[in-house]
Amino acid sequence: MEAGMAVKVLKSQRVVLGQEICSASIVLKDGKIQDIVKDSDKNKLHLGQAMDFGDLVIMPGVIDSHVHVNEPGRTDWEGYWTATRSAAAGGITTIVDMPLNSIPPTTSLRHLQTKLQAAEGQCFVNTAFWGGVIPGNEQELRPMISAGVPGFKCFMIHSGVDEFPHVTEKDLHKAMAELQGTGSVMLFHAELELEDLKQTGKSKADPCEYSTFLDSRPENMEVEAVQQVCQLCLRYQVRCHIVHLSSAKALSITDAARKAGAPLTVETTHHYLNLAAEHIPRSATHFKCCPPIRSQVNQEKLWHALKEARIDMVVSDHSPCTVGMKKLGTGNFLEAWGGIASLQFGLPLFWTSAKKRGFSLQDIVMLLCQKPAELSSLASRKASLLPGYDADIVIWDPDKEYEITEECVHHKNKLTPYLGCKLHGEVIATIVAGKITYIKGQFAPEPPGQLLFVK
Ligand SMILES: NC(=O)N[C@H]1NC(=O)NC1=O
Repeated sequence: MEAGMAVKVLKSQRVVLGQEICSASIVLKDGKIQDIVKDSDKNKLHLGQAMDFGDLVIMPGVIDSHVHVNEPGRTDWEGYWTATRSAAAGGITTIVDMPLNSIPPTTSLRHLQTKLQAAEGQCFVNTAFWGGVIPGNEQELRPMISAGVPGFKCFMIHSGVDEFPHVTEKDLHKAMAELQGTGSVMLFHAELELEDLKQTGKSKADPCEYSTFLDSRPENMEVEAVQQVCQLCLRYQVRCHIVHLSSAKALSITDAARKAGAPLTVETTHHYLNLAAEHIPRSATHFKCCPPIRSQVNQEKLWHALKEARIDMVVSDHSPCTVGMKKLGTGNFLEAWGGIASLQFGLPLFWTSAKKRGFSLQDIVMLLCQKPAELSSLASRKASLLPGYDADIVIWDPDKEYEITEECVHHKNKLTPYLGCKLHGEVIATIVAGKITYIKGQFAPEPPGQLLFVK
């Protein structure tokens, strides 16, 4: 079993097949799943030599639909080579790259082509690309859809980078009208600047305390933005998606909109489910992200909402930067880059916390694979172990405990709030398009990931 090898038959006693977990063999051919043969199948074919993984879990590879790769232009923050290696080491078989933080941002067909050139030949996992909506680029949206982007992200507040300006409600009306009837989806960074906060001006509170940053981005910023998104979604009947929901308070609004017929989905991230404001040390700016990590009480509400399917999926929002930009020297939360690096650790982070709350392996497949695949219009070929589907598979040990150390991090910049954490769930091997892209610390000599375009 070597990295780079094409796999013919895989077997284990714990294969996640829909709602069932059973002993089965998976036959792969030409990058696809050709057949699934359960051990209970009396008419078992002769399968030849299988790679036998004993009782390790075999399931569809994780799909992380919220990843900032930053190449070209800010490749020192993160690039395709390093991002997709860390994804492969984390059991992810497809990422969907966000349209901002790279220069250029993916806001036109020409810029998309630049991104594709940058990614070509560098991806250890499959990579699809979100487009971006910025003021005045409505005419670029349909050409980008024709080129295969699954949808578009916009910011309702400053994005953190000047070349990706945020939109106003007026811009959104134009973009939504353009997307009507296309089947495309609009992704919203849902925070709005509040008038009363603007008037209060700069706080005199200590910028090295996490609470100072948290107070600068209260829950109502999310609540008001989500309200606006829901109204647009209901009016235009264009698929809308709230990225990285942090405030559980906004869920009553999304619930009501969905009930009223809005084609709306909601994601949250591993950091909102695993980190809590009360435990963020003074000056620990590597915990800064937007919207902010909130209280423990809020976190439990997010877990409940996930259980009740009021939140549809969990993703990383991997948004790394150089170590210097995190301003660890001064520890000033207000000046540090907002964004958390965690791409590699989504699966074990989620499992470690989710299993304590009664989630199952089948729930993982739903929340980390199938729902993000649906969002990205990839579900007809990915995220299920079914004949005809792409052979994108993870083999992992949910019981193995290990500690995150700098040596095991494959992100370009190793700073992550999870250093030193003990997690359950070790990825043993990741298969992309039928080839082993990662196995036990080794990567394929040639990156097997494909650039993905949706029809
Ligand atoms: N520009 C950028 O990556 N922003 C991301 N960072 C973060 O913390 N939230 C985001 O949306």
